[in-house]
Amino acid sequence: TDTERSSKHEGKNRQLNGERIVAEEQKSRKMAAARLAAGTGLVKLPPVTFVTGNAKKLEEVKVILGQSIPFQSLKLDLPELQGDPEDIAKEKARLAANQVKGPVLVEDTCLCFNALKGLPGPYIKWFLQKLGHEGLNNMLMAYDDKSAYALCIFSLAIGPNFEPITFVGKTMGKIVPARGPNDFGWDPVFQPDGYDQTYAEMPKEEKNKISHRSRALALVKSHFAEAGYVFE
Ligand SMILES: O=c1[nH]c(=O)c2ncn([C@@H]3O[C@H](COP(=O)(O)OP(=O)(O)OP(=O)(O)O)[C@@H](O)[C@H]3O)c2[nH]1
Ligand SMILES: [Mg+2]
Repeated sequence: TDTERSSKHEGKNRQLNGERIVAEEQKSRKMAAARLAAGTGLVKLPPVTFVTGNAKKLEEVKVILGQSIPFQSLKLDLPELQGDPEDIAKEKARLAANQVKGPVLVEDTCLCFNALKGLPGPYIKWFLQKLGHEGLNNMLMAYDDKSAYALCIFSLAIGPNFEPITFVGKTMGKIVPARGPNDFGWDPVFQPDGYDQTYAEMPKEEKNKISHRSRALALVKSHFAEAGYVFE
């Protein structure tokens, strides 16, 4: 039956962390859309502020979004909650919306090693900072499985009093000894599936076609297209 099929489907989602995040994120997106629709009718928004302390992220976001959403940026390294990647992104969005007092977009990036059950995940920034590319490879020395995935979770809060909603992008790959220019984080040690180049070796346009960030931003763009927000 459909119920059996869907409960089987749900069971599988629970096993796969990335997929579970995607499902929850769809639910919370629906809730927020309903809230807006039930509101006062026309909602006029100031441009969305993308808040990040990371210049490289901003560079990619600018290129990928182009003119699709009216946005500006604010350089702030917000404190981050520990825990579930989706909750980290939402909490970041709440903090950002309270500071900006308007619509904000934030992003949290995770690099997850399958052999380590998804770690370092959201803590990759600190692992990379302390251990470097070689250390990240050494962490996997005890395992045959070098597979990994990059997760990007954008969170949008329409304002300080709105529940943040999230958009998840995932790219599968593996951890390899560093290759390519060293100008963005762990790009040199991540080789996406189906490619023989690392993110760092790929031309930017090529990375942006398949990256965790561009996949999450594709969902952000369709949300904006569907929600019909009106900007000031
Ligand atoms: O090689 C990379 N390719 C990428 O596509 C990418 N995206 C993020 N990162 C790095 O992964 C950590 C995430 O931590 P993070 O999400 O908290 O970011 P952040 O603290 O730098 O900025 P933000 O939190 O102010 O937005 C930080 O070390 C980032 O430099 C990347 N490295
Ligand atoms: Mg951060």
